[in-house]
Amino acid sequence: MVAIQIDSLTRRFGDVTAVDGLDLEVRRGEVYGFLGPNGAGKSTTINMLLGFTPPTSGTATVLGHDIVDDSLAIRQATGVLPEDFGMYDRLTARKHVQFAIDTKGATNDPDALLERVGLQEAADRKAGGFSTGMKQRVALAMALVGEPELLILDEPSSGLDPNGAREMRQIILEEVDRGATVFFSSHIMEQVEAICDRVGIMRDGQLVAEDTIDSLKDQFDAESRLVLTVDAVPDGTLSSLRSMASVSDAQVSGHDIVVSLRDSDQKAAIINAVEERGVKITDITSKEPSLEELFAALTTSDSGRLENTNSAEVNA
Ligand SMILES: Nc1ncnc2c1ncn2[C@@H]1O[C@H](COP(=O)(O)OP(=O)(O)OP(=O)(O)O)[C@@H](O)[C@H]1O
Repeated sequence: MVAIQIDSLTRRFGDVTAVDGLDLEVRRGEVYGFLGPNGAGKSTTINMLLGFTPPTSGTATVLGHDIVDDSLAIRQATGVLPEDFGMYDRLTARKHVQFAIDTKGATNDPDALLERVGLQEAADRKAGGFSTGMKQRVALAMALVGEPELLILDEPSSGLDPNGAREMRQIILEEVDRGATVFFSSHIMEQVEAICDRVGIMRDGQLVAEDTIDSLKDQFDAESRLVLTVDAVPDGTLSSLRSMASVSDAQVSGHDIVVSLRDSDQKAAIINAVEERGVKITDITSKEPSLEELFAALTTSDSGRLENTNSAEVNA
């Protein structure tokens, strides 16, 4: 069952190709994280899906509706949190939500929705005085109206404080539990890692990677790291580690030897090799690469492989 089906979708703005022959499929019931650096084409894609921006070529359907011929039906069936959400300064938070309820012909209680997004106290205040995060919460309450089958959220956590971001995550998971599909763009990798079933990574209008986070890490030879805290590092230790086939790099950082592994099953052999040099190991930790590193590798390097270990981060 498919919630979003995108085929060869392209959008040009003059000389700029914002979205370039995109093929993508979002299954019903999944949380799909749509990632990419600034200008990669995420918002343009979302705007095309919602009928706000017509495609230059290609096709797409959302919940079975064509994005060009049937965009009204898409917006009716979808909960949308757009990137630039314009609010009416003189209307209260409750009036905004009531407006969304009336537009959709839904029967939600606006106060219950405002309570869900943590804005019950501000229900009667005019939106003109709201902070960015408060506006974002109103927009989310509006997106939740009518228990939509699909939520399309463009940067849902932008402007939210850490508590707000956690609450947003919680709400997304609750929505998925009731059967909704969630398609959202984000720059916050922790958030993505915590809730996404699959991610798609955009770069220059094209999808450069798509899979579960675990599979992406495997596919791109993501290295895991072994951190050995030691009493001292005798001469030659690093070069002997670097000569091992399973090791791609070894560095010293303070009292740590940080070993990047090509083969994460070889940790014991590395520990033995260090101990054989008479080194006393006082602590051992291992660290899998983060989505953040994977993202950086896919969107900044030419090779699409992970770059060197960041020893400062290992020590943190
Ligand atoms: N209305 C427009 N007119 C001209 N160029 C545009 C327009 N909208 C987007 N672009 C260009 O298309 C490219 C993709 O922009 P888009 O906003 O889709 O990226 P994004 O991935 O959403 O970025 P961000 O993470 O910064 O929101 C950029 O080069 C942008 O300047």
